[in-house]
Amino acid sequence: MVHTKAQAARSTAVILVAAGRGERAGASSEGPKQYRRIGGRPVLVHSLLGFTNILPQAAVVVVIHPDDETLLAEALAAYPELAASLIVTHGGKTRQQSVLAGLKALEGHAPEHVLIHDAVRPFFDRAMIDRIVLKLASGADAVLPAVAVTDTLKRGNDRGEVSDTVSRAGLYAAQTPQSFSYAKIHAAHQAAADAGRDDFTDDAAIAEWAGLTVHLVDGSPDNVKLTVKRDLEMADARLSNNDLPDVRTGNGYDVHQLVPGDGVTLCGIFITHDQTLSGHSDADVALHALTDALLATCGAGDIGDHFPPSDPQWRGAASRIFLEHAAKIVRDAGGTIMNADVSLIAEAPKIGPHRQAMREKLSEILGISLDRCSVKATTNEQIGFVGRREGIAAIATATVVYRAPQQ
Ligand SMILES: Nc1ccn([C@@H]2O[C@H](COP(=O)(O)OP(=O)(O)OP(=O)(O)O)[C@@H](O)[C@H]2O)c(=O)n1
Ligand SMILES: C[C@](O)(CO)[C@H](O)COP(=O)(O)O
Repeated sequence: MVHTKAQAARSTAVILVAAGRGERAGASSEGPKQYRRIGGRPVLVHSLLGFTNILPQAAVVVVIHPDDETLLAEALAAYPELAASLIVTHGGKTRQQSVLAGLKALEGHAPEHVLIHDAVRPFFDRAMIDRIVLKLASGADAVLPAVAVTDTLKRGNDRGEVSDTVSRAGLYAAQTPQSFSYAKIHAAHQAAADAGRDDFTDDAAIAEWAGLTVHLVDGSPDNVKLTVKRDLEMADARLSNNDLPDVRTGNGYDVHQLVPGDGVTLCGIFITHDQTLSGHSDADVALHALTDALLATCGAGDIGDHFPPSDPQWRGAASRIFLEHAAKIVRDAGGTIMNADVSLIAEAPKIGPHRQAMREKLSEILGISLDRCSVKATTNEQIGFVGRREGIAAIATATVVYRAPQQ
Protein backbone atom coordinates (compact mmCIF):
# COMPACT_ATOMS: atom_id res chain seq x y z
CA MET A 1 0.00 0.00 0.00
CA VAL A 2 1.40 3.42 -0.92
CA HIS A 3 0.74 6.41 1.27
CA THR A 4 2.19 9.55 -0.24
CA LYS A 5 1.74 11.22 -3.59
CA ALA A 6 5.45 10.82 -4.39
CA GLN A 7 5.43 7.09 -3.57
CA ALA A 8 2.22 6.64 -5.51
CA ALA A 9 3.68 8.39 -8.56
CA ARG A 10 6.72 6.07 -8.59
CA SER A 11 4.64 2.91 -8.73
CA THR A 12 2.09 4.27 -11.17
CA ALA A 13 1.78 3.62 -14.89
CA VAL A 14 -0.28 5.35 -17.54
CA ILE A 15 -2.00 3.70 -20.51
CA LEU A 16 -2.94 6.06 -23.30
CA VAL A 17 -5.36 4.38 -25.69
CA ALA A 18 -4.92 5.75 -29.21
CA ALA A 19 -5.86 2.88 -31.50
CA GLY A 20 -9.30 4.15 -32.56
CA ARG A 21 -10.17 5.21 -36.08
CA GLY A 22 -11.97 8.42 -35.14
CA GLU A 23 -14.83 7.76 -37.52
CA ARG A 24 -17.21 10.27 -35.93
CA ALA A 25 -14.65 13.06 -36.45
CA GLY A 26 -14.48 12.29 -40.16
CA ALA A 27 -11.49 11.80 -42.45
CA SER A 28 -8.49 14.13 -42.43
CA SER A 29 -5.14 14.26 -44.26
CA GLU A 30 -3.45 14.18 -40.82
CA GLY A 31 -4.93 10.75 -40.00
CA PRO A 32 -7.23 9.72 -37.14
CA LYS A 33 -8.15 12.49 -34.70
CA GLN A 34 -5.43 11.63 -32.15
CA TYR A 35 -2.81 12.65 -34.75
CA ARG A 36 -4.52 15.90 -35.77
CA ARG A 37 -2.87 19.12 -34.68
CA ILE A 38 -4.50 21.44 -32.17
CA GLY A 39 -2.54 24.49 -31.10
CA GLY A 40 0.25 23.27 -33.41
CA ARG A 41 0.72 19.83 -31.84
CA PRO A 42 -0.92 16.44 -32.38
CA VAL A 43 -3.67 15.74 -29.84
CA LEU A 44 -1.80 12.61 -28.68
CA VAL A 45 1.34 14.66 -27.96
CA HIS A 46 -0.64 17.10 -25.79
CA SER A 47 -1.91 14.17 -23.73
CA LEU A 48 1.55 12.57 -23.48
CA LEU A 49 3.23 15.80 -22.41
CA GLY A 50 0.50 16.33 -19.82
CA PHE A 51 1.33 13.02 -18.17
CA THR A 52 5.12 13.29 -18.40
CA ASN A 53 4.81 16.74 -16.81
CA ILE A 54 2.44 15.74 -13.99
CA LEU A 55 3.69 12.18 -13.34
CA PRO A 56 7.29 12.23 -14.59
CA GLN A 57 8.18 8.91 -12.93
CA ALA A 58 5.28 6.92 -14.33
CA ALA A 59 5.82 4.32 -17.07
CA VAL A 60 3.71 5.29 -20.08
CA VAL A 61 2.22 2.85 -22.58
CA VAL A 62 0.76 4.13 -25.83
CA VAL A 63 -1.65 1.77 -27.54
CA ILE A 64 -1.82 2.45 -31.28
CA HIS A 65 -3.40 0.93 -34.37
CA PRO A 66 -0.94 -1.27 -36.31
CA ASP A 67 -1.41 1.00 -39.35
CA ASP A 68 -0.32 4.10 -37.38
CA GLU A 69 3.39 3.37 -36.73
CA THR A 70 4.49 6.09 -39.14
CA LEU A 71 1.94 8.59 -37.82
CA LEU A 72 3.23 8.03 -34.28
CA ALA A 73 6.86 8.39 -35.37
CA GLU A 74 6.03 11.65 -37.17
CA ALA A 75 4.04 12.98 -34.19
CA LEU A 76 6.99 12.31 -31.86
CA ALA A 77 9.77 13.40 -34.24
CA ALA A 78 10.27 16.64 -32.29
CA TYR A 79 10.31 14.78 -28.93
CA PRO A 80 13.03 12.11 -29.19
CA GLU A 81 13.45 11.70 -25.42
CA LEU A 82 9.73 11.28 -24.95
CA ALA A 83 9.58 8.80 -27.86
CA ALA A 84 12.42 6.75 -26.34
CA SER A 85 10.70 6.57 -22.95
CA LEU A 86 7.40 5.15 -24.23
CA ILE A 87 6.21 1.57 -24.37
CA VAL A 88 4.30 1.22 -27.64
CA THR A 89 1.91 -1.63 -28.29
CA HIS A 90 -0.86 -2.44 -30.75
CA GLY A 91 -4.53 -2.20 -29.85
CA GLY A 92 -7.58 -4.12 -30.98
CA LYS A 93 -10.90 -3.53 -32.73
CA THR A 94 -12.58 -2.08 -29.63
CA ARG A 95 -11.40 0.29 -26.92
CA GLN A 96 -11.82 -2.57 -24.45
CA GLN A 97 -9.38 -4.72 -26.44
CA SER A 98 -6.93 -1.85 -26.73
CA VAL A 99 -6.93 -1.30 -22.97
CA LEU A 100 -6.30 -5.01 -22.35
CA ALA A 101 -3.36 -4.84 -24.78
CA GLY A 102 -2.00 -1.91 -22.76
CA LEU A 103 -2.42 -3.81 -19.50
CA LYS A 104 -0.58 -6.81 -20.94
CA ALA A 105 2.26 -4.54 -22.09
CA LEU A 106 2.76 -3.56 -18.45
CA GLU A 107 3.08 -7.12 -17.13
CA GLY A 108 6.87 -6.77 -16.82
CA HIS A 109 6.50 -3.55 -14.81
CA ALA A 110 3.62 -4.73 -12.58
CA PRO A 111 2.93 -1.21 -11.29
CA GLU A 112 0.80 -0.78 -8.19
CA HIS A 113 -1.61 1.57 -9.97
CA VAL A 114 -2.56 2.32 -13.53
CA LEU A 115 -4.24 5.39 -15.02
CA ILE A 116 -6.10 4.52 -18.23
CA HIS A 117 -6.69 7.54 -20.43
CA ASP A 118 -8.21 8.35 -23.82
CA ALA A 119 -5.48 9.94 -25.94
CA VAL A 120 -8.21 12.23 -27.27
CA ARG A 121 -8.77 13.94 -23.89
CA PRO A 122 -5.85 16.39 -23.91
CA PHE A 123 -7.27 18.91 -21.40
CA PHE A 124 -6.88 17.08 -18.07
CA ASP A 125 -5.16 19.09 -15.37
CA ARG A 126 -2.78 18.54 -12.48
CA ALA A 127 -5.39 19.13 -9.79
CA MET A 128 -7.60 16.37 -11.20
CA ILE A 129 -4.67 13.93 -11.44
CA ASP A 130 -3.73 14.85 -7.86
CA ARG A 131 -7.26 14.02 -6.70
CA ILE A 132 -7.07 10.63 -8.43
CA VAL A 133 -3.58 9.76 -7.18
CA LEU A 134 -4.50 10.73 -3.62
CA LYS A 135 -7.60 8.54 -3.75
CA LEU A 136 -5.55 5.59 -5.02
CA ALA A 137 -2.94 6.22 -2.33
CA SER A 138 -5.70 6.05 0.29
CA GLY A 139 -6.35 2.45 -0.76
CA ALA A 140 -9.10 2.73 -3.39
CA ASP A 141 -9.05 -0.03 -6.03
CA ALA A 142 -10.92 1.95 -8.67
CA VAL A 143 -11.26 5.71 -9.15
CA LEU A 144 -13.49 7.41 -11.69
CA PRO A 145 -13.20 11.12 -12.50
CA ALA A 146 -16.66 12.31 -13.41
CA VAL A 147 -18.78 15.43 -13.63
CA ALA A 148 -22.37 15.66 -12.45
CA VAL A 149 -24.84 15.87 -15.34
CA THR A 150 -26.22 19.41 -15.56
CA ASP A 151 -28.55 19.23 -18.58
CA THR A 152 -32.11 17.99 -18.28
CA LEU A 153 -32.25 14.49 -19.72
CA LYS A 154 -34.92 13.23 -22.15
CA ARG A 155 -35.62 9.79 -23.53
CA GLY A 156 -36.71 9.78 -27.17
CA ASN A 157 -38.77 7.21 -29.05
CA ASP A 158 -38.19 5.95 -32.59
CA ARG A 159 -40.65 8.58 -33.96
CA GLY A 160 -38.31 11.37 -32.85
CA GLU A 161 -40.57 12.37 -29.96
CA VAL A 162 -39.82 12.74 -26.27
CA SER A 163 -41.19 9.76 -24.39
CA ASP A 164 -40.19 10.89 -20.93
CA THR A 165 -37.91 13.05 -18.80
CA VAL A 166 -35.18 11.19 -16.96
CA SER A 167 -34.13 12.35 -13.52
CA ARG A 168 -30.53 13.53 -13.50
CA ALA A 169 -30.22 13.06 -9.74
CA GLY A 170 -27.08 11.05 -9.01
CA LEU A 171 -26.03 10.90 -12.67
CA TYR A 172 -22.44 11.57 -13.71
CA ALA A 173 -20.64 11.76 -17.03
CA ALA A 174 -17.62 9.45 -16.89
CA GLN A 175 -14.22 10.81 -17.87
CA THR A 176 -10.70 9.44 -17.99
CA PRO A 177 -8.09 8.73 -16.67
CA GLN A 178 -9.99 5.98 -14.93
CA SER A 179 -7.54 4.64 -12.41
CA PHE A 180 -7.09 1.34 -10.67
CA SER A 181 -5.06 -1.18 -8.77
CA TYR A 182 -3.12 -2.59 -11.74
CA ALA A 183 -3.47 -6.20 -10.63
CA LYS A 184 -7.23 -5.90 -10.05
CA ILE A 185 -8.15 -4.14 -13.29
CA HIS A 186 -5.87 -6.48 -15.27
CA ALA A 187 -7.66 -9.48 -13.75
CA ALA A 188 -11.06 -7.88 -14.36
CA HIS A 189 -10.30 -7.07 -18.01
CA GLN A 190 -8.95 -10.56 -18.62
CA ALA A 191 -12.01 -12.12 -16.98
CA ALA A 192 -14.32 -9.98 -19.14
CA ALA A 193 -12.46 -11.06 -22.29
CA ASP A 194 -12.52 -14.73 -21.19
CA ALA A 195 -16.29 -14.43 -20.59
CA GLY A 196 -16.70 -13.19 -24.17
CA ARG A 197 -17.83 -9.75 -23.02
CA ASP A 198 -16.81 -7.09 -25.52
CA ASP A 199 -19.48 -4.46 -24.87
CA PHE A 200 -17.93 -2.34 -22.13
CA THR A 201 -17.43 1.29 -23.15
CA ASP A 202 -15.23 2.17 -20.20
CA ASP A 203 -12.96 0.50 -17.69
CA ALA A 204 -14.98 1.55 -14.66
CA ALA A 205 -17.83 -0.57 -16.06
CA ILE A 206 -15.52 -3.58 -16.15
CA ALA A 207 -14.43 -2.85 -12.58
CA GLU A 208 -18.12 -2.67 -11.53
CA TRP A 209 -18.81 -5.95 -13.36
CA ALA A 210 -15.90 -7.55 -11.48
CA GLY A 211 -17.30 -6.38 -8.14
CA LEU A 212 -14.78 -3.62 -7.39
CA THR A 213 -15.99 -0.48 -5.63
CA VAL A 214 -15.54 2.45 -7.99
CA HIS A 215 -14.91 5.75 -6.17
CA LEU A 216 -16.01 9.00 -7.77
CA VAL A 217 -13.68 12.02 -7.73
CA ASP A 218 -14.38 15.38 -9.33
CA GLY A 219 -13.45 15.34 -13.00
CA SER A 220 -13.04 18.58 -14.90
CA PRO A 221 -15.49 20.26 -17.27
CA ASP A 222 -12.47 21.02 -19.49
CA ASN A 223 -11.52 17.36 -19.78
CA VAL A 224 -13.71 16.78 -22.82
CA LYS A 225 -13.29 13.92 -25.27
CA LEU A 226 -12.58 15.17 -28.78
CA THR A 227 -15.16 13.09 -30.59
CA VAL A 228 -16.50 15.02 -33.58
CA LYS A 229 -14.94 17.52 -36.00
CA ARG A 230 -16.35 20.50 -34.09
CA ASP A 231 -14.61 19.34 -30.88
CA LEU A 232 -11.26 19.43 -32.68
CA GLU A 233 -11.95 22.88 -34.15
CA MET A 234 -12.91 24.27 -30.74
CA ALA A 235 -9.85 22.69 -29.11
CA ASP A 236 -7.61 24.24 -31.77
CA ALA A 237 -9.23 27.67 -31.32
CA ARG A 238 -8.85 27.43 -27.56
CA LEU A 239 -5.13 26.59 -27.68
CA SER A 240 -4.37 29.04 -30.46
CA ASN A 241 -5.83 31.94 -28.48
CA ASN A 242 -2.75 31.84 -26.28
CA ASP A 243 -4.71 33.34 -23.39
CA LEU A 244 -2.81 34.12 -20.22
CA PRO A 245 -3.80 31.88 -17.33
CA ASP A 246 -6.46 33.44 -15.09
CA VAL A 247 -4.61 33.16 -11.76
CA ARG A 248 -6.35 34.78 -8.78
CA THR A 249 -5.25 35.23 -5.19
CA GLY A 250 -7.56 35.75 -2.21
CA ASN A 251 -6.75 36.47 1.40
CA GLY A 252 -8.68 36.01 4.61
CA TYR A 253 -8.27 37.03 8.24
CA ASP A 254 -10.05 35.83 11.35
CA VAL A 255 -9.70 36.11 15.10
CA HIS A 256 -11.50 34.43 17.99
CA GLN A 257 -11.34 35.06 21.69
CA LEU A 258 -9.71 32.55 24.06
CA VAL A 259 -11.65 31.64 27.20
CA PRO A 260 -11.01 28.99 29.88
CA GLY A 261 -11.59 25.51 28.46
CA ASP A 262 -10.04 22.19 27.45
CA GLY A 263 -8.62 22.79 23.99
CA VAL A 264 -8.76 24.52 20.60
CA THR A 265 -9.55 23.30 17.09
CA LEU A 266 -7.20 24.72 14.46
CA CYS A 267 -7.13 23.59 10.81
CA GLY A 268 -9.57 20.87 11.84
CA ILE A 269 -7.19 19.41 14.46
CA PHE A 270 -8.14 19.42 18.14
CA ILE A 271 -5.26 20.42 20.45
CA THR A 272 -5.58 19.93 24.19
CA HIS A 273 -5.03 23.25 25.96
CA ASP A 274 -6.20 25.07 29.11
CA GLN A 275 -8.24 27.49 26.99
CA THR A 276 -10.76 27.19 24.20
CA LEU A 277 -11.75 29.49 21.34
CA SER A 278 -15.16 31.01 21.79
CA GLY A 279 -17.42 31.40 18.77
CA HIS A 280 -20.64 30.36 17.18
CA SER A 281 -19.20 27.33 15.37
CA ASP A 282 -16.14 25.37 16.55
CA ALA A 283 -14.30 28.73 16.18
CA ASP A 284 -11.55 27.28 13.98
CA VAL A 285 -9.97 30.62 12.98
CA ALA A 286 -7.65 28.95 10.47
CA LEU A 287 -10.43 27.32 8.45
CA HIS A 288 -12.51 30.51 8.67
CA ALA A 289 -9.67 32.62 7.25
CA LEU A 290 -9.04 30.08 4.49
CA THR A 291 -12.75 29.94 3.65
CA ASP A 292 -12.73 33.73 3.17
CA ALA A 293 -9.55 33.53 1.08
CA LEU A 294 -11.14 30.99 -1.28
CA LEU A 295 -14.39 32.95 -1.59
CA ALA A 296 -12.35 36.06 -2.41
CA THR A 297 -10.94 34.45 -5.56
CA CYS A 298 -14.33 34.50 -7.25
CA GLY A 299 -16.05 37.46 -5.63
CA ALA A 300 -18.32 35.20 -3.61
CA GLY A 301 -18.53 37.36 -0.49
CA ASP A 302 -17.35 36.12 2.87
CA ILE A 303 -18.07 33.33 5.32
CA GLY A 304 -20.75 35.39 7.11
CA ASP A 305 -22.74 35.71 3.85
CA HIS A 306 -22.92 31.93 3.48
CA PHE A 307 -23.09 30.87 7.13
CA PRO A 308 -24.66 33.76 9.11
CA PRO A 309 -23.71 33.64 12.82
CA SER A 310 -27.37 34.40 13.53
CA ASP A 311 -28.39 31.05 12.01
CA PRO A 312 -28.76 28.45 14.82
CA GLN A 313 -27.94 25.55 12.48
CA TRP A 314 -24.22 26.54 12.53
CA ARG A 315 -23.99 26.53 16.35
CA GLY A 316 -21.00 24.31 17.23
CA ALA A 317 -20.59 23.30 13.57
CA ALA A 318 -17.31 21.77 12.40
CA SER A 319 -15.71 24.47 10.28
CA ARG A 320 -14.68 21.99 7.58
CA ILE A 321 -18.27 22.38 6.36
CA PHE A 322 -17.56 26.05 5.59
CA LEU A 323 -14.31 25.27 3.80
CA GLU A 324 -15.84 22.45 1.75
CA HIS A 325 -18.64 24.79 0.73
CA ALA A 326 -16.18 27.49 -0.36
CA ALA A 327 -14.14 24.93 -2.34
CA LYS A 328 -17.32 23.82 -4.12
CA ILE A 329 -18.21 27.44 -4.99
CA VAL A 330 -14.72 27.89 -6.43
CA ARG A 331 -14.89 24.68 -8.46
CA ASP A 332 -18.39 25.43 -9.72
CA ALA A 333 -17.05 28.79 -10.93
CA GLY A 334 -14.39 26.96 -12.97
CA GLY A 335 -11.56 27.28 -10.46
CA THR A 336 -8.77 24.85 -9.69
CA ILE A 337 -7.29 25.34 -6.23
CA MET A 338 -3.53 25.52 -6.64
CA ASN A 339 -2.38 26.47 -3.15
CA ALA A 340 -3.69 27.09 0.36
CA ASP A 341 -1.49 28.86 2.88
CA VAL A 342 -2.42 29.54 6.52
CA SER A 343 -0.48 31.54 9.11
CA LEU A 344 -1.56 31.14 12.74
CA ILE A 345 -0.71 33.83 15.26
CA ALA A 346 -0.94 32.30 18.71
CA GLU A 347 1.03 32.57 21.92
CA ALA A 348 -0.12 29.08 22.94
CA PRO A 349 -0.70 26.21 22.36
CA LYS A 350 2.40 25.22 20.37
CA ILE A 351 1.44 24.65 16.73
CA GLY A 352 4.67 22.98 15.52
CA PRO A 353 3.86 19.42 16.68
CA HIS A 354 0.49 19.60 14.87
CA ARG A 355 1.52 21.30 11.61
CA GLN A 356 1.79 18.11 9.57
CA ALA A 357 -1.61 16.84 10.74
CA MET A 358 -3.07 20.26 9.92
CA ARG A 359 -1.60 20.22 6.41
CA GLU A 360 -2.94 16.71 5.87
CA LYS A 361 -6.38 17.85 7.03
CA LEU A 362 -6.34 20.78 4.56
CA SER A 363 -5.23 18.42 1.78
CA GLU A 364 -8.09 16.04 2.58
CA ILE A 365 -10.78 18.73 2.87
CA LEU A 366 -9.73 20.59 -0.28
CA GLY A 367 -8.90 17.47 -2.34
CA ILE A 368 -5.49 18.85 -3.32
CA SER A 369 -2.06 17.40 -2.73
CA LEU A 370 -0.12 17.93 0.48
CA ASP A 371 2.58 20.01 -1.18
CA ARG A 372 -0.10 22.59 -2.03
CA CYS A 373 -1.10 23.01 1.62
CA SER A 374 0.98 25.09 3.99
CA VAL A 375 0.53 25.87 7.68
CA LYS A 376 2.84 28.28 9.49
CA ALA A 377 2.72 29.74 12.97
CA THR A 378 4.21 32.54 14.98
CA THR A 379 3.77 33.97 18.45
CA ASN A 380 3.04 37.66 18.84
CA GLU A 381 6.12 38.17 21.07
CA GLN A 382 3.78 38.59 24.09
CA ILE A 383 2.47 41.86 22.61
CA GLY A 384 -1.18 42.82 22.23
CA PHE A 385 -4.25 40.61 22.64
CA VAL A 386 -2.53 37.57 21.12
CA GLY A 387 0.50 38.10 23.33
CA ARG A 388 -1.75 38.30 26.40
CA ARG A 389 -3.37 34.97 25.33
CA GLU A 390 -6.73 36.64 24.90
CA GLY A 391 -7.21 35.35 21.37
CA ILE A 392 -5.80 33.53 18.33
CA ALA A 393 -5.66 35.06 14.85
CA ALA A 394 -5.19 33.49 11.42
CA ILE A 395 -4.28 34.88 8.03
CA ALA A 396 -4.81 32.77 4.91
CA THR A 397 -3.98 33.05 1.23
CA ALA A 398 -5.55 30.95 -1.52
CA THR A 399 -4.35 30.72 -5.10
CA VAL A 400 -6.85 29.55 -7.71
CA VAL A 401 -6.58 29.23 -11.49
CA TYR A 402 -9.84 29.84 -13.33
CA ARG A 403 -10.72 28.59 -16.77
CA ALA A 404 -10.75 31.27 -19.42
CA PRO A 405 -14.33 32.33 -20.21
CA GLN A 406 -15.85 30.03 -22.83
CA GLN A 407 -16.06 31.53 -26.33
N1 LIG B 1 -10.34 0.13 -30.94
C1 LIG B 1 -10.13 1.25 -30.24
C2 LIG B 1 -11.12 2.25 -30.15
C3 LIG B 1 -10.82 3.39 -29.45
N2 LIG B 1 -9.62 3.56 -28.89
C4 LIG B 1 -9.27 4.80 -28.22
O1 LIG B 1 -10.21 5.05 -27.19
C5 LIG B 1 -10.43 6.43 -27.01
C6 LIG B 1 -11.93 6.62 -27.00
O2 LIG B 1 -12.39 7.61 -27.83
P1 LIG B 1 -13.41 7.45 -29.06
O3 LIG B 1 -13.89 8.83 -29.25
O4 LIG B 1 -14.42 6.41 -28.87
O5 LIG B 1 -12.38 7.06 -30.25
P2 LIG B 1 -12.65 6.33 -31.63
O6 LIG B 1 -13.03 4.90 -31.43
O7 LIG B 1 -11.40 6.55 -32.40
O8 LIG B 1 -13.85 7.16 -32.27
P3 LIG B 1 -14.98 6.67 -33.25
O9 LIG B 1 -15.89 5.81 -32.43
O10 LIG B 1 -15.62 7.93 -33.71
O11 LIG B 1 -14.33 5.90 -34.38
C7 LIG B 1 -9.65 7.13 -28.15
O12 LIG B 1 -8.44 7.70 -27.66
C8 LIG B 1 -9.38 6.02 -29.11
O13 LIG B 1 -8.20 6.18 -29.91
C9 LIG B 1 -8.67 2.55 -28.98
O14 LIG B 1 -7.56 2.71 -28.46
N3 LIG B 1 -8.95 1.42 -29.65
C1 LIG C 1 -14.05 5.90 -21.70
C2 LIG C 1 -14.90 7.08 -22.06
O1 LIG C 1 -14.10 8.18 -22.40
C3 LIG C 1 -15.71 7.48 -20.83
O2 LIG C 1 -16.51 8.55 -21.09
C4 LIG C 1 -15.80 6.79 -23.22
O3 LIG C 1 -16.77 5.86 -22.88
C5 LIG C 1 -15.02 6.32 -24.45
O4 LIG C 1 -15.61 6.74 -25.64
P1 LIG C 1 -16.71 5.93 -26.46
O5 LIG C 1 -17.23 6.92 -27.44
O6 LIG C 1 -17.74 5.46 -25.48
O7 LIG C 1 -15.94 4.81 -27.10
